Order: sequence, then C-alpha cells, then structure tokens
Amino acid sequence: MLVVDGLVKRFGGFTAVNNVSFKVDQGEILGLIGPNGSGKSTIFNMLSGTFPPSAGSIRFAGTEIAGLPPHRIINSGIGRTFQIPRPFRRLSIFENVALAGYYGQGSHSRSKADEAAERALAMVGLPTDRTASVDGLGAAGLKKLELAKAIATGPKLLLADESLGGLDEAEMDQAAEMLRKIRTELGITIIWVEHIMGVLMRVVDRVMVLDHGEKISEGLPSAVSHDPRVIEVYLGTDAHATQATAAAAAAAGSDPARR
Ligand SMILES: Nc1ncnc2c1ncn2[C@@H]1O[C@H](COP(=O)(O)OP(=O)(O)OP(=O)(O)O)[C@@H](O)[C@H]1O
Repeated sequence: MLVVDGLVKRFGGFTAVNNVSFKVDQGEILGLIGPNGSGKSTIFNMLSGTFPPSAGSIRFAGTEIAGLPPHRIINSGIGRTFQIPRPFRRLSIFENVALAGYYGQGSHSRSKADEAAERALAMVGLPTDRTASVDGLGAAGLKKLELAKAIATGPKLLLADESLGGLDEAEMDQAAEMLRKIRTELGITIIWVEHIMGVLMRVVDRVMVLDHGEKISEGLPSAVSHDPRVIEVYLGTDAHATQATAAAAAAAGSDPARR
C-alpha cells in the first residue's frame, strides 16, 4: 500500500531523515519508534505533505505522492492525527469533525461530511449531538476528537501520532483498543508513533526503529525488542518489560479471537 524509498529531509545543513526506506502492507499496523529527535515526526510530515522530501520516493496505492500538498495527499486517502490536539474551540465537537470530513473528502458535500462526522464520533465514543462543546473534553477526550477528525477524512492509511503520555492506564488501554478497532472494523492501515512501549508493542504487527534520522531496525516486536542496538539507543532499562509485552502479544496473536 505504501512504498517509501530513499527518503531524505535536510533542514539547511542538518539531515533529519537520512535515506529511509520501508513498506507498509494493506491492513497492517506498523509502529514507528525511536528517541526524541530521531525523525519520526519529520517522516509523518513528509508522508502527509506538510513539507516536501529533499530526496526519495513515496508511492501510495501505486501513485507517487512525494512533494504533493497536504490537501492532495489527504484526498488521496492518507489521514493523520497530531501529538498535540488543537481543535477549534469555538466550534462544537461535531463541527470540528464535520469540518475535517468536509476538507478530507475533496468533493465538498456538507451532508456527506456530516455523515462522516457521525460515524467517526460513534466509532471513538464521543457524543454525536451537534452542540456538545470541546471545552468539556479532558486529555483522553481530546485524543478521541483528534482520531475522529482523522477518521472523518476517510483515510485508507492513518498516520497516528498518539503520545499517550498524559493518560492513565485504563485510558491508554482504551486508546490502544481503539486503534485495533479502526483497523479491524474500518479496514484502515495504520502507522503509529508512540513512546509508551507497554501499549505499542501489544498492538503493532511490525516495528521500525529510527535513530538520528536513520532506520536501525525493523521487524516483529519480539525480534526488535531484543535487538542490542535498539536496547542501547532507545529501550534501555525498559528492555525487559518491552520484551515481555511483545512476547505476550505474540502469544495472544496466535489466538484468532484476539486479532
Ligand atoms: N522545521 C524544522 N526545522 C529545523 N529542524 C527541524 C525541523 N523539524 C524537525 N527538525 C529537527 O529534525 C530532527 C528530527 O525531529 P523530529 O521532530 O522528526 O523527531 P521525532 O523523532 O519526531 O522526535 P519526538 O519523539 O521528540 O517527537 C530534530 O533534530 C529536530 O530538531
């Protein structure tokens, strides 16, 4: 579905992403991890058209999209969430999501945008009435709103920049379950950037690890969590817990009822 080849991003003389290649298959959840500043958001920004790559190719569903503007990319079926939710505070929850739906579909039908908003809000478990205010939402609610906005754009591929940092255990579990549901029920392929390995490793099919803008590891969670380089640059003292989570997820994954 997505084939990225030799992706490079330079900011002046600084190379933030250096010759990164990877593929994502239809229906997959790929975890994208790495230390702060390793280039994860920069990759998302290139995939979503926020800025053009300095070099390299991004093929989505067979079409080259590198360097296209964000509205063209969103209309082609790539949606994204942002780490820091910034909803329009003067609009209701519904209006925020409907606006995203209106922008994302490209065809500019108000009724289709409203329908997309209703479906997306029901999916994430937020009120579908037209007047509920954004002001009542806490951290978990704002993240749901962010997801609903992305879903309303009708993506085939979702770039989820989650950052579950501010949430409690139950809310994190719910957010992880939500991504699974989005994949299973809506058939949306997902790339997920998240620092909390105890949640991410339970959900993803594969993991790709960046360090200083370069891909240093890629594979099944169980294998990547044992990779000495990944432990050295990223997992550190979390390595054992991460390995245990990945092993438990692999065991659960062989049970079809859990997939
Ligand atoms: N617009 C920009 N101009 C200059 N440098 C930038 C720009 N955007 C990102 N960078 C630099 O590129 C590097 C990669 O940043 P990026 O935000 O992609 O990392 P990240 O892996 O997403 O980090 P985090 O986990 O903290 O979100 C960093 O050194 C950052 O300072």
